[in-house]
Amino acid sequence: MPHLLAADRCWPLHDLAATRRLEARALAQRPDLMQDAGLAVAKLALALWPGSGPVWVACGPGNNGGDGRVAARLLREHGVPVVLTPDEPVPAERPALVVDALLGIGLNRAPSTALAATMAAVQACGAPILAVDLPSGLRADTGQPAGAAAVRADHTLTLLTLKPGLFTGEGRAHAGQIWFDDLGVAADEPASADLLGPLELRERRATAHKGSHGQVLVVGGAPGMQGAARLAARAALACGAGRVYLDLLGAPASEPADPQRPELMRGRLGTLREAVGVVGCGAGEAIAAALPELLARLPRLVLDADALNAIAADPALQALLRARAAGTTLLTPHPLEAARLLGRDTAAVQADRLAAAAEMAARLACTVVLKGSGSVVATPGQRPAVNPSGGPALATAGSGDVLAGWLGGLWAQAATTGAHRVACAGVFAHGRAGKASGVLRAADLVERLATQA
Ligand SMILES: NC(=O)C1=CN([C@@H]2O[C@H](COP(=O)(O)OP(=O)(O)OC[C@H]3O[C@@H](n4cnc5c(N)ncnc54)[C@H](O)[C@@H]3O)[C@@H](O)[C@H]2O)[C@@H](O)CC1
Ligand SMILES: Nc1ncnc2c1ncn2[C@@H]1O[C@H](COP(=O)(O)OP(=O)(O)O)[C@@H](O)[C@H]1O
Repeated sequence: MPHLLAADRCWPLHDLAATRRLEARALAQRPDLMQDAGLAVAKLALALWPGSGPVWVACGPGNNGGDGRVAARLLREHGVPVVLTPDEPVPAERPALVVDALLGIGLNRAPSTALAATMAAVQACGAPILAVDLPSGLRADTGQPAGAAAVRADHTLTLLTLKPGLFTGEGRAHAGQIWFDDLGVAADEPASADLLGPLELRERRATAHKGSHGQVLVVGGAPGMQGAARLAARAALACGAGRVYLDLLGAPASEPADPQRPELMRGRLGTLREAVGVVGCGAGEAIAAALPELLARLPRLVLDADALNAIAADPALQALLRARAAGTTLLTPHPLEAARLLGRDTAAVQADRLAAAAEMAARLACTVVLKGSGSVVATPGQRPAVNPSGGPALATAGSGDVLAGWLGGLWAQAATTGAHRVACAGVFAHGRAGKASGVLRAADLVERLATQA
């Protein structure tokens, strides 16, 4: 039975190759699997149908179209008026609902002219769109359109497996609400990635004192950009770190860490050898000179923004990064910073976000959070993760600084936890707190994180 994907747990994601293996095994035992797929589509279409007006079922040449044909037959048997293309002409009037069954996981090139024209008609007809398995034209593994455009659906009913491309890149903007039906087939195939859910790493015992909750040292905030470092420090504090220190680059010692947050202290690496470093937020070029010592001395590091730019520009810093112990370094690049780290352009990073994150993680021997819609967490030797929480309210200056600080605060309290797990927990919580309509100012995001926690 189709169900709306619940956000309160993790889900396994299966890429195209894994889905094809699962499908082949399932088909060997249940040759009529398409009947069940079509039934699932018909049930959801019926639930979404407003009760009058025709349903346009737009079918393609393969099994995705086959699902559509089964659904069309079942809907008709239920008394729902159906227009089925390409057997019948495209409806002249606006339908009540469109079922997009043009292309699913069989997409292997840019849509042909004829299919692209039907996709455009589906998009333009003005009715709500229910996509079968995947919005037509979207690549299952990357969430990128294979051609000039992919269908932007209001609902997607994904069958058998959850595909990574529904959750990252352009996928979230194209899939709409995601429904899932495994068609009763056990997912006896290793997941290719995890879809993140809530994960709590903190514990406040009755006997807790500030010393039991670790220390964070935020290094950044060059003149004119101190807000970035302060946001990171506030986030670490909101997360519950026992003590949070700020090394404001170039600021006189008399300058308060944060006049609005008296809990924050000025501090420097010299005395804080056990702290989790959150390095780079608003740091400017000055961070390049400070990085060798920070990389050599701090046991756990979250590197963001200008620290990443400095590392991208300097092979010696890259070597220092690779020399750190496994599981102790976490990088949080947005796509442009990732492009600099990889020596390519942003479009190339976005074209396959899972692959780009994995490549950065492997090259630099770190955990990488590739930020953006559907942030990807990658670590050498571990299964990648994709984050479904968050949304465009986070697309505002400072929300990444808050993430870096939150990750540092979390890690300070989970000292024996590896970078990958910390990243998974922190990225999900950050996105969950950032779910809002409109824009969420970064300082308000910190407050939301504090109260949600
Ligand atoms: N794997 C699953 O989850 C299941 C598969 N089923 C359905 O079957 C679909 C996969 O079926 P298929 O492998 O037949 O794949 P599709 O139906 O997605 O597409 C394959 C067909 O489209 C053509 N094609 C591919 N790219 C094209 C392009 N860019 N322009 C024009 N034509 C193009 C191919 O030549 C082929 O004829 C799934 O997406 C799902 O809807 C269900 O029936 C059962 C479960
Ligand atoms: N459309 C979106 N959907 C989901 N998350 C988003 C979206 N836009 C931005 N974010 C998140 O907001 C944060 C922005 O970080 P970043 O680009 O580094 O901003 P800044 O450097 O200004 O703080 C990241 O965690 C990113 O994943």
